[in-house]
Amino acid sequence: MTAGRKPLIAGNWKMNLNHLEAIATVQKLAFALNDKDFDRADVAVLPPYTDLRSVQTLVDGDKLRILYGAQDLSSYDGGAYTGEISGAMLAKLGCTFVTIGHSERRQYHREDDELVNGKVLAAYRHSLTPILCVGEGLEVRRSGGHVAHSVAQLEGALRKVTAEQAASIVLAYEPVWAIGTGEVATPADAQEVCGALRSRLAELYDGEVAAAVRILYGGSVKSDNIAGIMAQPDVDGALVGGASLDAAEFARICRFGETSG
Ligand SMILES: O=C(CO)COP(=O)(O)O
Repeated sequence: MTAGRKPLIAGNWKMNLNHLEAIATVQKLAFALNDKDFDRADVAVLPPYTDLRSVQTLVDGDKLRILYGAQDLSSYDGGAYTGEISGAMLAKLGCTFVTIGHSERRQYHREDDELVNGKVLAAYRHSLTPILCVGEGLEVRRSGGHVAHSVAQLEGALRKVTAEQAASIVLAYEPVWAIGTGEVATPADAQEVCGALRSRLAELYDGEVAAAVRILYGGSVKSDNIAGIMAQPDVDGALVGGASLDAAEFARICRFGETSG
């Protein structure tokens, strides 16, 4: 965490919680957090597509300070693409964010850097803020190639992205071996890669862009390990999977593990 960048804690629900459960979870989260918490950190949920309209209605109706977004989008803007969801549709639902290039999409849906790049450009066409995920698997980590791997994914995703666009992106470093495994990277592991991503942004664009971008860590984040992660200078928040499904636990994470807001 570094002064000047507002931390962001985002809950990636993955394929969990239907639209009724979504309403209950967001209501509980809103009840657990106060204005001080929202002044200190941005809080976002990333529900399945089918929940978004319900979340929008609740957030608008109750004027909640919770932000929300989708877990993916199409690289196309509309037309005969069965099963796809466009950036325009997400923008119409009031989404702030869209997750792009999550390792589960790369792994189970064979998304490569070119498609991820197309999705990043699609997000910007519709004024959505990408949460671009990068991170290495266990083999790459064991061979010491984690920094090069993550930086290469960053470069692949940012082709044709302007400096003005890049300044608003959110990056998430998620080492695949730490996702859903209970195996959390050490704060130093998180800082090493997040620092390298920021340095590369400075080379690709300039120091101003690099200083503006929020970089999150993701992988088995819980209320009892968030504080050490947030203490790192180049880590500006967390992308939380499993622990974001429990509103009380997620609220504790949004407070960086501290007991009062
Ligand atoms: O993939 C993640 C968030 O996008 C991390 O998931 P877990 O927090 O369940 O390890």
